[in-house]
Amino acid sequence: MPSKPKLSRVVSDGHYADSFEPEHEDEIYDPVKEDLVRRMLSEIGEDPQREGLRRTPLRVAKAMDFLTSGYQLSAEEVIRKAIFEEDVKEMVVVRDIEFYSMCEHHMLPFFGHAHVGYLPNGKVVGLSKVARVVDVFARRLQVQERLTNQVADALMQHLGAHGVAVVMEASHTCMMMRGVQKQNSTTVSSAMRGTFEVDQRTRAEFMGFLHR
Ligand SMILES: Nc1nc2c(ncn2[C@@H]2O[C@H](COP(=O)(O)OP(=O)(O)OP(=O)(O)O)[C@@H](O)[C@H]2O)c(=O)[nH]1
Repeated sequence: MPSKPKLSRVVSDGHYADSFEPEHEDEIYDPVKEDLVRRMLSEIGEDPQREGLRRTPLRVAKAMDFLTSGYQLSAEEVIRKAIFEEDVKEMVVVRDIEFYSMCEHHMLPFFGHAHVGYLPNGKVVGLSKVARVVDVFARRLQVQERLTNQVADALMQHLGAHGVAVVMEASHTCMMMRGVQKQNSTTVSSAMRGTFEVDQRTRAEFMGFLHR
């Protein structure tokens, strides 16, 4: 039985690539996860052996590994790879970073946009790394508020900024597809650190960048 590729094969340099492709129809990716999915399919009254579902356990196992790949990644590693000394004193804002995460209560997706600002302290970070840090924490089982805090804390700690601000706006499918079934409500969460926390004008300037 072919063994599952080690995560080190697909996680490198703090980045995750969904690179595993089975070489033939019957290849097994992760026997434990695939068996769990097969049992779930049976429990909901499906036939895991029917044509359309035969490879579903493998696909779900791969999808779950990707959607939770943030556990294998380190925000510190992502940030440290691309810090540049720059004499920049003004606020840097990366806005509208789309993200997908999964709520830890129902394991259903929530998704939306993150807006991240920081006040540099002699160093700037590669812009793509800000978006990667969002993914490091989004690709885990989460609650939106913790996700927002984790992004802010990681940037504050590893970038050594004067301050960091994170605002996230998301739709929760656990509130849309089931339960209370509200299709149009969105949740906004924020985390303010350093200057953004203590200086109302800095916070207002950041919020101003979010309104177009
Ligand atoms: N604060 C917060 N709550 C969340 C998040 N994602 C899901 N939830 C909520 O977690 C709560 C779990 O409540 P429970 O009563 O234990 O679960 P439930 O019976 O499935 O609740 P309903 O969704 O109201 O049907 C629900 O109110 C969800 O809306 C999140 O990111 N942040």
